[in-house]
Amino acid sequence: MTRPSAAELDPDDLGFEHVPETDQSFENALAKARDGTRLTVDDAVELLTTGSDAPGIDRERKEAVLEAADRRRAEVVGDEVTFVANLNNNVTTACNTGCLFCNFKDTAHQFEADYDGEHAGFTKTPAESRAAVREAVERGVYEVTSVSGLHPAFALNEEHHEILRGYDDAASAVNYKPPETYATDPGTYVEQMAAMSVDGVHLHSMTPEEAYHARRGTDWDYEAVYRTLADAGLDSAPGTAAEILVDEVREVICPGKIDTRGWIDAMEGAMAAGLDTTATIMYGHVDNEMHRAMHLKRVRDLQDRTGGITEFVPLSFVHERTPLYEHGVVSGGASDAEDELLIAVSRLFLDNVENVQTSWVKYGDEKALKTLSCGANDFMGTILSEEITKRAGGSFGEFRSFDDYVELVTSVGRIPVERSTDYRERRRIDPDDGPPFGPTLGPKSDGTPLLSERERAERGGEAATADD
Ligand SMILES: C[S@@+](CC[C@H](N)C(=O)[O-])C[C@H]1O[C@@H](n2cnc3c(N)ncnc32)[C@H](O)[C@@H]1O
Ligand SMILES: Nc1c(NC[C@H](O)[C@H](O)[C@H](O)CO)[nH]c(=O)[nH]c1=O
Ligand SMILES: N[C@@H](Cc1ccc(O)cc1)C(=O)O
Ligand code: SF4
Repeated sequence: MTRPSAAELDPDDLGFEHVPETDQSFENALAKARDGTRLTVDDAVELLTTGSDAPGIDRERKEAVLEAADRRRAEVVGDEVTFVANLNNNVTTACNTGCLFCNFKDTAHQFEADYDGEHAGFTKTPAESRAAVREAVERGVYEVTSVSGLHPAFALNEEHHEILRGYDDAASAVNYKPPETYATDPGTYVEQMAAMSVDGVHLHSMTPEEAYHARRGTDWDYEAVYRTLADAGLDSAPGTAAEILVDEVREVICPGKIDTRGWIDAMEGAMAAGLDTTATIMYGHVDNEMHRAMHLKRVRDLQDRTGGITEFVPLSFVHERTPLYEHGVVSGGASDAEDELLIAVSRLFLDNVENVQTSWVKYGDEKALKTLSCGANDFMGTILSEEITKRAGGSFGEFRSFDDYVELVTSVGRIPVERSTDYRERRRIDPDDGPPFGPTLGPKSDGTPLLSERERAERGGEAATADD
């Protein structure tokens, strides 16, 4: 397959078949949204565009959509705003998949033992992962989220290594090079899962794309792969790598990734193996409102079949340091109005997914708070470490403390609630009871000391500048 590079794409003619045109009227779609009738793709397009053909959003119509979504949120989940005490522990940035929206990755040849240049990427051994997780668990973290580059030396287990080693020209045939090629061996996926399973912490890991990597070159099905991972300690899977679930968009922004069918198969496999999942959309690049609406339909259909999606997470494209932006394929990300409408229409369209998450990492606190009155009810997690958005040029930080959460959530008149990953366990926080309101967590847990704000102040702040 020849993949177009960002430099070869013509931003004015991406040749999309799917465009935001409908036979529906905005008023009709809004009426259905208000009375709770299941929305069609065309309805969603009307709501996302506010019915206008020309680029630009009608302010009054937008407010009507946001209001309908806010009302629906109150009916479905009430006034609680949830968040989870979690740690992001990403294992490696080595990746040759080449997604044009991503600056998290570093091409894998730089990680080879005989490479003499410098690079800013990292690979953690299972022991290093375990140490980072242990430190966070000792502080009271409930969940570890781990998403990684598709390191060519990663295999599911030893049996998978044997199969991959058996290929002629394994590097190009199955994106595999043996661990001894690299300065640091990431171990197997099974070893990483086992290493991160410290004292019953909830392990949220293995996106559909990672699951594909964990079975490449074999005839194993996704369910079997996820069962093996679950036996090693995996508890739920993040539905990232969804990007936009329309192949004509994937061919432009992530031609090296699995296609829409592959993503859905992997998610079904995870759920068949008994795991909960989340689902995401990564929007605001070359996609249009028809693509966003089609994506929502595919997620809703998947949830109708499985029921295992605990939350929907809109991820607004962070453009600054990405190939798509640097090569002029896009001129920026989504506008504030688009962000608000995407959250609202997700709430209205996904009548079978209870929780809609807002990302303070992508939106910043101010906009994220606003989205809590446009349909969102979950405010993500403490994460303690962030590389994906930061490397793409985002600047909203990598940590929210319990104190921050309580202050932010109460400032908009809502109730802060610490949750488990599956939302079944909840702890309402009374602002009159603290501080402290929960575990005292602090950045960073990627090997450097994890300190609370208080401890950092006591140490004179010198640890606060430690960088990776
Ligand atoms: C960086 S990947 C890591 C896991 C794995 N390599 C994969 O692709 O599934 C996780 C997700 O981060 C999101 N992401 C990456 N770059 C982004 C950007 N510039 N803006 C917003 N989201 C981004 C994408 O949705 C992607 O699927
Ligand atoms: N939205 C972002 C997330 N969301 C994941 C949550 O933090 C949590 O793991 C999930 O809700 C399961 O409990 N994570 C990021 O790193 N960045 C985001 O923008
Ligand atoms: N890692 C993703 C966010 C994410 C992680 C896990 C999820 O379940 C959902 C979203 C990002 O920062 O872009
Ligand atoms: S999004 Fe994931 S698969 Fe794509 S380049 Fe980035 S790390 Fe690799």
